[in-house]
Amino acid sequence: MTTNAELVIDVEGLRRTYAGGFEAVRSVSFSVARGELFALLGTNGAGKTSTLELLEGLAAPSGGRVRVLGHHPYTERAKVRPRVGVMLQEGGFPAQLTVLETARMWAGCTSGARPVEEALELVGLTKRLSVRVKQLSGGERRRLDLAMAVLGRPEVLFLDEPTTGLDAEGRRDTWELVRELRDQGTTVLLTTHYLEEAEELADRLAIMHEGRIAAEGRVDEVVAAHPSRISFELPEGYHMGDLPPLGQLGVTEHQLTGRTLQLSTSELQRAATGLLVWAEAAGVRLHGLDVRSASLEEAFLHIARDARTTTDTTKREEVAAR
Ligand SMILES: Nc1ncnc2c1ncn2[C@@H]1O[C@H](COP(=O)(O)OP(=O)(O)OP(=O)(O)O)[C@@H](O)[C@H]1O
Repeated sequence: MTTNAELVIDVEGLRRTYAGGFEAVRSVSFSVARGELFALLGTNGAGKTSTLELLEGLAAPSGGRVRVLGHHPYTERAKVRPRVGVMLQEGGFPAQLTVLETARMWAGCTSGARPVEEALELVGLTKRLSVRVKQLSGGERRRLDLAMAVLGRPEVLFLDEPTTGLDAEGRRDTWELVRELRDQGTTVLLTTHYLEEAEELADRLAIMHEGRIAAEGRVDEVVAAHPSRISFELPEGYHMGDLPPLGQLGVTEHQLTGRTLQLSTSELQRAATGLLVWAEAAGVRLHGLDVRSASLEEAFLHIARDARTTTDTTKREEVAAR
């Protein structure tokens, strides 16, 4: 993102507390420039939808600053709404209407709508025009939701789990459409559970956990911040001190749990080679040997694990303080 690019989405210290006091969004900050595709990832209940709803103007934040296209999406909804397309997790269209009737009804409330046939063609629903919504498959409903989100040629597109329920082909088709829209200048913010989806589409992403952003940046930046891992069982009769000096192998952290040793390194080849050469020379087998290069999945799991440990520690400290 260039620093002087127009920030279409700008969020600073955003908070959302539900009735009953639960804080689902805890001081979240990020921004998305015009034409960027930003993915919000996270574990179940991380706060992705709660954040998205604040950007869509469906609820007022409990704290912090939120701007979409330079306006407050809740208090200035009338200025923002005509310029954004929204795909909720559940479209909620009337079950009795056909695909074409739904599209026409939606077009009637959308300013500057593209022809409904064009929108339905974009998502591959042309052959299903006279089918009632209740008879559509889950994947077809997601396609209809997407068609309605892009109907008004929005400048900003909010997509909440756009490919959940789609088969592999449907997912690829959706990716292609979203990419085309982005290439035409649409700013896109999507939430997803699929790391592959974020890797395929996102210019930048944020990983949320328990209401906070735990990592943010381009995919390569997020991955680089989390090391590769090697784990194996210490051979029978061997101790840590029998291994070659781990620092010299480029190992930055190690953890011994029972007999299982886990090493972290940003120099995977050097560490793995050093270890295997040592094992060969010592004539030992490294049972359970597992080598994982840094990836978005590793980064994601690492964040979820780390955050869990921190939460557990905090809970223990709270209990101890009582
Ligand atoms: N209306 C509500 N009242 C109280 N708590 C809520 C409400 N809606 C959501 N929550 C809670 O807020 C937290 C965040 O939920 P949210 O739906 O934003 O997460 P998410 O990251 O979108 O999850 P998922 O990936 O499972 O869809 C969860 O703990 C959820 O139970």
